[in-house]
This record gives sequence, structure tokens and C-alpha cells, in this order.
Amino acid sequence: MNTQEASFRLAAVVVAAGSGTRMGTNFPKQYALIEGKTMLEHSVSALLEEPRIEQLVIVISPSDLIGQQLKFTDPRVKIARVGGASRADSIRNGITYSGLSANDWVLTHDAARPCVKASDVAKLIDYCLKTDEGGILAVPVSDTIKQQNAAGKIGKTIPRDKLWAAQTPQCFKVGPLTKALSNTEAVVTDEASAMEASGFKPALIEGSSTNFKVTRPADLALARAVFRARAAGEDI
Ligand SMILES: Nc1ccn([C@@H]2O[C@H](COP(=O)(O)OP(=O)(O)OP(=O)(O)O)[C@@H](O)[C@H]2O)c(=O)n1
Ligand SMILES: C[C@](O)(CO)[C@H](O)COP(=O)(O)O
Repeated sequence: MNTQEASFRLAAVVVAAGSGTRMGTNFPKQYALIEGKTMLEHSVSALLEEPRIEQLVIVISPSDLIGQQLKFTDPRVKIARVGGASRADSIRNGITYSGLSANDWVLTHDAARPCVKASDVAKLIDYCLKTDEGGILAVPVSDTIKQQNAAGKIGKTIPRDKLWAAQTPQCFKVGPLTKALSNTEAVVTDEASAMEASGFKPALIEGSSTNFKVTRPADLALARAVFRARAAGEDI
């Protein structure tokens, strides 16, 4: 669909205001380099491949001196120093900064998922705009899942056939998402959880296992390996 002809806009909000404590670096992990570019720049580049995204807001912390100096040549990119105390706050502030209206669509993405594939982003947007339903990229869980009991041992094994690991981007209509994010009292770690708490049933769009969240040093090493493999021609 050509968003020029449609009665809505689609913008992306990339949250990059976390501190990356688990990475253990002395700077926020979104600025760690992968093949000469920061993790944040890789995440942004993948989203900018999508022509339907009219605006891309990068949310950084107000005290972040590195992020405000980054230069993006694509005029769709805006850097917003409006990061909040939690990821959900950063998302809320980014949506407000974007100036989107209730009928517009927003794609929310973690700067910490630099390996996201443009083809998966397109698949998610295609689905949401075609069906007028919100949804998220996710992958079916492939490990056997154990639930810990009060003694810290295995309490039970959870059947995994209907379990998915949530990723980003997540794509929702702005009106319902804004309402869901302001209504929910529980701590939500993703936008879909807020929508679920408001009674919506977001769609699960199968993405790629390479779109993992870079959280710990081993994840960064894996992300670097993914980019090296892609440079060598592997479609992963
Ligand atoms: N207050 C916050 C917290 C997180 N994020 C962003 O949300 C994404 C996912 O968060 P995660 O990487 O798990 O959190 P960090 O705070 O960066 O890491 P840690 O929990 O290890 O400190 C990241 O792109 C992070 O920059 C954010 O914008 N604002
Ligand atoms: C949004 C997310 O990346 C989906 O897996 C995840 O929920 C973020 O969790 P965090 O603990 O706030 O980083």
C-alpha cells in the first residue's frame, strides 16, 4: 500500500535509552560496534529499508552525549532526547514526540535488536496494514521449557507447542496502543502485553531467530557473527 494515498501514516520508534547493565560495558550497549557501525545504526538501517516508514524517531536518554552526536543522512530520522525510566516510558515518550494521530500506525523497535531483517519488517507491516490488526514479530520456542518451583528445582515442564518468544518490531495502531500503555497498571515489557491487558489479541508473525536481543557479551559476539555471515552471502 502506498501510504501517500492512504489516510494514515506509519512511523517507527526505536528505543535506545537503556543503560545496558547486563552487557557490563562502561557505555550504553547500543553504541557497541558491529562491523564498524553501532548496534543502534544497524537497527535503524534495517527499518529505513522499508519505504512505507515515513518517520523514524530514535529515543535516547536526555543525558546521552553519544547519541545526540550521531548523524543520519536519511531525512526521516529524528533523534528525541526523551528516554524514560523504563522501556515502556521511552516508548510512550517516543510516540508522543512523533506527533502521530490515533489512526496512524507505529512500529516500535529495540535498538538492541540490530540483526532484524528488512524482509521480516515488511512481512509484519504487510500483515498489519492488510488486516487492520496489530501484531509482533516472534519465533516459536525451540527449547524444552521448565517452570521453577519454590525450592528452585524443576516444578514442571511446560508444553512448548504454543509458546513463542516475542521480538520487535511490534506494530500497532497509535490510538489503541496509547490508550493501552496509559491504562495498564502492571509493568509491561512489550507493547503487545499492554494491548493484551486491554483485551486485544495481537497477531504473531513468524520472524527469524537471528533477531535476538543483544543483552549480554555473548549476544554481541553472536550479532557480530551474524553480520560477518551475511557479508559472506549467507541468508540468515
Ligand atoms: N529506560 C529504558 C530501558 C530500555 N530501553 C531500550 O529498550 C530496549 C530493550 O531493553 P534492554 O536491552 O533489555 O534494556 P537495557 O536497559 O538496555 O539493558 P539492561 O536491562 O541490561 O540494563 C533497548 O533498546 C533499550 O535501549 C529504553 O529505551 N529505555
Ligand atoms: C520488547 C522485548 O524485546 C520483546 O522481547 C522485550 O520484552 C524487552 O524486555 P526488556 O526486559 O524490557 O528488555
